Amino acid sequence: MEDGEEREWGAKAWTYLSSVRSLSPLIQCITNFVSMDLTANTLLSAGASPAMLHSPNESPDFTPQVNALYINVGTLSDNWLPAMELAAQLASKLNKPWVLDPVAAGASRFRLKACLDLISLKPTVIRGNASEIIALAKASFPSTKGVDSSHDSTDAVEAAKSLANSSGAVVAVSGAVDFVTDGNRIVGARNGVPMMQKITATGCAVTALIAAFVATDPSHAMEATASALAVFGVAGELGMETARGPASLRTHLIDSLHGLDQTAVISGVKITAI
Ligand SMILES: Nc1ncnc2c1ncn2[C@@H]1O[C@H](COP(=O)(O)OP(=O)(O)O)[C@@H](O)[C@H]1O
Ligand SMILES: Cc1ncsc1CCOP(=O)(O)O
Ligand SMILES: [Mg+2]
Repeated sequence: MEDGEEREWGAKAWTYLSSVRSLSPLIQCITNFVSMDLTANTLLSAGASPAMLHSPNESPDFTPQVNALYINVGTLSDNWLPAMELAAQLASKLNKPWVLDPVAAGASRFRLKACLDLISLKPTVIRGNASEIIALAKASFPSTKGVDSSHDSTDAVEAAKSLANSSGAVVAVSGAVDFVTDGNRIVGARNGVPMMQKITATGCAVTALIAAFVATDPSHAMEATASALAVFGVAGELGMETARGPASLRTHLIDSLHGLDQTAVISGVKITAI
């Protein structure tokens, strides 16, 4: 049964990746300085079109043109927050999907409040590590070490469900198993390799990939989110076959994502209902 279910998800994930390649969705990324390069390269290697435009003077012209918006608070500062809020408001008003990465949500009061305020602007998807999702669900500070998780993803499943129910967003928790929930259903993706945690901004990059997948099918955000996480994980697994450490894995992961074929996706994706 599990094999059949995994293959069905594999076929779905392949359809999403193929759509990203053929439609090349334009993704506006308002993201942190650390992640900009890996995020743009991840989107390009998947077939999407990244644009790192964040000025509030540009969003009124630019956000209406994009297929999805990606907001990441990693290197948050006072003047970037209004730019994020404006773009999120525009996306919501225009019915465009937008995806939030709440980096280090529980590290400071400023950051926690910023994330909760952004969540009130109705993101389509929120993807964080376990500590971030727990911090948001409990609205508690201090609750994380920094940008890295001090919890396993399994510790955050109930928090993810609760956040999905309170926000209306699809919520994804990454880790050894990536969990995705709409508050009702839960699926788990068992792809990826532990070394992905040793490359900065892999979480940021996969959240951008989620935005690209969701852009191709906004009414099925949960399926698109699980597929993006699994496809990124499969690229990591293939990249690890020839990598010698985090630096070469970074390169090989991007190459693998670019080269993924139907067989690799259908046989590699390991998504099941929980
Ligand atoms: N132990 C692990 N095994 C396999 N893949 C992992 C593991 N930990 C994280 N990943 C993968 O690494 C990527 C980044 O996840 P994570 O490290 O949880 O996010 P963040 O960088 O935001 O803390 C995701 O694609 C996730 O699936
Ligand atoms: C190290 C760091 N500091 C602020 S943002 C950032 C990158 C975090 O990336 P990720 O959440 O994907 O590990
Ligand atoms: Mg992160």
